[in-house]
This record gives sequence, structure tokens and C-alpha cells, in this order.
Amino acid sequence: MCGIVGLMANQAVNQALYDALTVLQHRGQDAAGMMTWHDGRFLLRKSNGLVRDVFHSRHMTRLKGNLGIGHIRYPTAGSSSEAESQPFYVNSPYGLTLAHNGNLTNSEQLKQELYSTDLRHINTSSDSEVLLNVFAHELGKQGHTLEPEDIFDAVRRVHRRCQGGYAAVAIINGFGLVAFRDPHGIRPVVFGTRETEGSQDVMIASESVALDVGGFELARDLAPGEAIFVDMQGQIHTQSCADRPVLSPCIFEHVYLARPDSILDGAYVYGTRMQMGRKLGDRILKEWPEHDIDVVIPIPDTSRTSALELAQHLGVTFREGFMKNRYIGRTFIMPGQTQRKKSVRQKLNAIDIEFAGKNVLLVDDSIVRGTTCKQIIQMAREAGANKVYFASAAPPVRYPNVYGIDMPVASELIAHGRSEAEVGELIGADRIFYQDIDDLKAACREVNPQIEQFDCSVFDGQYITGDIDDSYLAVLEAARNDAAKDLSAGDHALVGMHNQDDELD
Ligand SMILES: O=P(O)(O)OC[C@H]1O[C@H](OP(=O)(O)OP(=O)(O)O)[C@H](O)[C@@H]1O
Ligand SMILES: NC(=O)CC[C@H](N)C(=O)O
Ligand SMILES: [Mg+2]
Repeated sequence: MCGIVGLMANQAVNQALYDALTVLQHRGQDAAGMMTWHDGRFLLRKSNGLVRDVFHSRHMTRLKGNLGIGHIRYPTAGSSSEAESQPFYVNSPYGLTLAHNGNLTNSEQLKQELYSTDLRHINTSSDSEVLLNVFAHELGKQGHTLEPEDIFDAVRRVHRRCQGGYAAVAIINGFGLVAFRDPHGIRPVVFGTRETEGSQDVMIASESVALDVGGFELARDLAPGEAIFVDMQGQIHTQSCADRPVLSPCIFEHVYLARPDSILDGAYVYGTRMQMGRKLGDRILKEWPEHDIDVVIPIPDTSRTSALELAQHLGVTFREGFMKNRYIGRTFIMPGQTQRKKSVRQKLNAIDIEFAGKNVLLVDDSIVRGTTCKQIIQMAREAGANKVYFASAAPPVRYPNVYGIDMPVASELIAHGRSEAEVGELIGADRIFYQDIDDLKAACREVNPQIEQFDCSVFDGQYITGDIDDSYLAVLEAARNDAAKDLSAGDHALVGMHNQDDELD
């Protein structure tokens, strides 16, 4: 779940891309990058860090042009080194740059094909560099002139070759801005326009909040398998490029990943989270009609929307019992377990008077590794709570994710191979409540009934692309468990086009 953005405008795009990346920051905190196009040349700045740390005014001044793409990264493949930050670039055909959200599940096989058949070299362990090269190879088959049809044909062949989750934006030097979404629509991507004098600017982004901040009106989501091409005159062309597209968006976007003020596939995330709160309330009332909960307390930030609705549904007081340090990022998407563990205490602090002598129901959006809830329950007890109950607005997370969320190892998931009650015991809760999976799907569908199915693989182990088996998961686990990631910090040397770094100032 990285964040991507692309912009074709009638004025310089650097500031608008920066603003869009800033509001997409919740999708990745490891690296950020921007590539603009000016006068037939690409200009790049990318590095590890948050948006505000990566782009200084000296970089912004250099990122000239009315066309550009941007990326914020949360690594799910390869290492977290600067060399694997995005956008990526290849010079042939035409000159191409691409930014990707998601994860390819056949990138190893593609990498071999690219080398032996397409005669292309991949210089990092990033699947996004693979995706760019597959697109480049397919685009290169089209000949000298490039009509929208040719671009769509190339995307069609990308869909035939690539498996997994991918939403991508790209610039083709001299031709325009392109974006495409995988045939299951696993990762989100929307586009919208902003009227300018006699013309329009077009923005493509992971979430609609990026459009809001730039004053763009949301047109719609890209359909699964669809591609959009914005030519140099700002004209929009779209086409479905998949043989059998089936919308199956990742339900975890609604649980945790996306911002609540985003609209994804026609569903307000705020609305789906409220419904999750109601459904969870129903379950608690059904399982425990005589409950003795005195107060409902959310674990900020993401669970707030569901927790408030849950409290109202139960008819129990809602109180903010934990204060969040606004300068600490999201802990779940931090790269290592040591850092995640340490950050919970730095991030959240209890307000004793909300706990003293009370039976509290703590609500979180999800329990993944159990890092947060274990510490929070302990903090609630230290603050004097009588009983500590715990509710998760999502079902137990039991299976790895392979489509762009860094949860590659089953054994690192606290609910893997455990019953709900066993998790409750392990985290030290007096009682635990999980959302039912059908209720979670219903919560999202009630907001947009047109979404017929979701990718719920982290909850049910059913992988929508049909290519994931135990041996795939075993290889993934060996490569991406926490210890292995520590060892592969990665090589920072960038090969390719000039990336402005601080030493050159
Ligand atoms: O069981 P765990 O492995 O701890 O993961 C789950 C927790 O991590 C996330 O919070 P995070 O701090 O990332 O972000 P938030 O501030 O948006 O809630 C999520 O909202 C849960 O609180
Ligand atoms: N979270 C993502 O979307 C990651 C994109 C890509 N797989 C990377 O690791 O850079
Ligand atoms: Mg949280």
C-alpha cells in the first residue's frame, strides 16, 4: 500500500504533487519520490524519509514541468533502500517512468523472462522495476507512432503477463500520462479533473483525498483492468484492457489502510468504518446481552470512527482515554518489530481518570501482530481499569498478504493458528470480540452494494488471483520475515538517471 499520484496540468505540477503526496503519507513512510517532465527531459528526486524530509525547496525548484508523477513507499518487496524508492525510469522505448502501488506475485518468473527473452536487465530486487520493464517491453512493440490504442494494447499485454495487485502511474516521454489498475482492482486508483482557463488539469491518485487537496473533482475510480491515458493536450482516453475483469478490492483498505475521508470504489471509507462499528456492536449485544461495559475507548487513530459508532449502538459512553503524539507515524507500517514495539509507548499515553475503577472496552480497527493491543491493555491496567475488554472492528488476521501489504509471514500474525479466545488470553484481555467476516463484507457492501466481492485473503486465506500456494508462501516467508529484512538493508547506490541528492547542492 504505497501511494501514487500523477498530474498533467497547465502550470507547474511540483507543489500540487507534493501536497498530494503529503495527504497520501499514511500509505507509506519509508521513502518518497517525484519525477517531473520538462522540455523533453525527466527530473527526479527520490530518497528515504517522509515527504517533508525528502523534498526541500532546492529540490522543488529543480522539479520543473507541467507533468509529473509521485510516490510514497511502504516496501513489500526487495529492500527498503533508496535504490528501490520510486518512481523508476527506463530509457527505452521513448523514455518511461513509473510508480507502483501493490505487489506482483510472479515477479521472479517475469524477471527471468525479461532477461532471457526480452533482453532487459533488472538492477534491483523491486517488483516495481519489473512491472515498468514489462510495460516498456510491451510498449516497444508498437512502432514509432503511438496512438491511445497502442498504449491500451500494451497495457492489455501487461495484464496477461503480470499477476498480483498493481495500480500504476507512468509518463511516456513526449506522449503523456498513463495509469492502469490490475484486472481484480485489488489496489485503488481514482482520477479527477480541475477546470482551468479554457482547459482542464487531470490528476490520478491512490485515494480521492489527494484530489480534494488539489481542488480536483473526483471523476471516478479506474475500473479493474482499465487504463487511462492523458495526452499532451490534456485529453482523457480510457479503455478496459483486461480479458475478464472482476472488481475484488482489498477489504483491508477499508479496515485500516485508507484515510476515512477517501472514497474508494464508490464507498466512503468513513461510512464503511461506521458500519463496522455497528455490526461489531450487534455481535457484542448478541454474545453478551448483559454486558457490564462502562466505557468505550478507541485506540487512535484509525479505530476512532468505528469505536464511536459502536459505543452509540451499545448505548455506552465513548471517551478518548488515549492521547496520541501527533509527531509519531503509523506503527504498523514501520519496517521492523523493535521499532514498532517501541513506538506504541511513544505514540499513545493513557488518561488515568478514564480508566480508574472502570470496565473498559478498548476498540481497535484490527489486531495484526498484536504489538499495539498487548501494550495498550497493560497501559489500561496500569491506569487503574477494573476489567479490560478488547474489540477488533476486523476479523482475526490469520493469513499473509501478497498484494501490497507487508504481512508476509503467517507465524508473525498473532491470530494465525489460534482461536479468538486464545488471542484474548495472549494479549491479556478479560474478554475479546472480533468482527465476523460476513459482517465486515456486509458493512462495506451496505455503503456500495455494487461491489460484489472483496479480496479478504488476510482473513480467509483465499487469494483472489488463484496463483498462491503453500510453496509460494514458504518462499515469501523465508525472504521477508523480520530477521531476513534486517539483513537485507540494501544497497543505496542508484543506477540510472540523475537523482538530485543533497551532496550536489
Ligand atoms: O496488531 P498490530 O501489529 O499492532 O497492528 C494493528 C495496529 O496497527 C495499526 O495502527 P497504526 O499505529 O499503524 O496506525 P493508526 O494511528 O492509523 O491507528 C492499526 O490501527 C492497529 O492499531
Ligand atoms: N506497498 C506497495 O505498494 C509497495 C510497492 C512495491 N511492491 C515496493 O515494494 O516498492
Ligand atoms: Mg492503530
